[in-house]
Amino acid sequence: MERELALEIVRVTELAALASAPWMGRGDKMSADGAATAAMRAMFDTVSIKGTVVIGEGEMDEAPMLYIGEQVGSSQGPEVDVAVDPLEGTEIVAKGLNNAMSVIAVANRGNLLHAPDMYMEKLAVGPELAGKLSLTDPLEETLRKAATELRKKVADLTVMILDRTRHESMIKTLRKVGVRIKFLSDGDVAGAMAPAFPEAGIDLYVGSGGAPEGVLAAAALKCLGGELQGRLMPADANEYNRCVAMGIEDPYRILTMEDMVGTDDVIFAATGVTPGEFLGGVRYMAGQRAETHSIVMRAKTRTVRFIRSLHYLPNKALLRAEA
Ligand SMILES: O=P(O)(O)OC[C@H]1O[C@](O)(COP(=O)(O)O)[C@@H](O)[C@@H]1O
Repeated sequence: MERELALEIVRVTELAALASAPWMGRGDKMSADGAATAAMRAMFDTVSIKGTVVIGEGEMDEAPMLYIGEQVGSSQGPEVDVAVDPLEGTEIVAKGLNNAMSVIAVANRGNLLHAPDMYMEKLAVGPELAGKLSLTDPLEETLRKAATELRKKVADLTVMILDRTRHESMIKTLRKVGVRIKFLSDGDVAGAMAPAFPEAGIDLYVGSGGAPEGVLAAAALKCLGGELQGRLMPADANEYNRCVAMGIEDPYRILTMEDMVGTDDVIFAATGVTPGEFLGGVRYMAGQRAETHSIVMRAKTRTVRFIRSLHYLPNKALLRAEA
């Protein structure tokens, strides 16, 4: 993929973030998501790719736009897999909380795992711990190893986890071992990426979240030199068979970075909708301007760009795309 594509992709996440931001705190996650999806879909038409959505808003019969298998892009340019989450953290926006983003990963065709819509157990770390830990180890041991590698006391580790009742036993363990815990209300793409940003002050991300979000976070961590290990959690025989039908022969095996993102030719872009661990949210300024904060990066070069943009809203015709 040409490197210029990275800037085209960040335009798409910017527009989706701008479209969903007006819904902050209005208690309507469907409208926030619909606005982001319509804007993202419209903007994709201007991007020079022959894209196939492999992670999207759902199956063809459930989602009118950005469904799995949908073709996106101007039909000129490289054949690529596209993973999207137009609004990662719908509930966050509805409640006006932190860490909602608009997210896209693009890789050469056939290189992104087609993750089924189910939970995935995750262990995500930044560059210092990449290759040093294993999801197969008991959590206590993982924490001890992490502390040793980081030359910290266990009590000085900060671990991020989604605040969910299904994590009760993990939270008990974290408290028993004595680490600091930062709870996420939602938005575990940002959560899993956080350990790769020293300013976020997070050493590890643990716990289960969506499998599609796991692949998006793996794409980001590939660009950041971090690591995510995942294990699908099929809830019943149907979900198990679904994994197999999607080409994952042993649904319980550990998924490595390579399994989820099989190439260095991957671009990741995200724009903050509400403020988060490493990105600011959309801010409205005087003079009908809005400010966005984005990150865009390529695994090939591992260049990480933070882009602050000032948009003049009356000129954003695609913002008014129909949901
Ligand atoms: O809310 P659950 O069922 O624990 O699911 C966790 C998943 O939901 C999210 O918090 C938010 O997902 P949505 O944007 O689809 O609402 C994800 O980041 C996370 O992977």
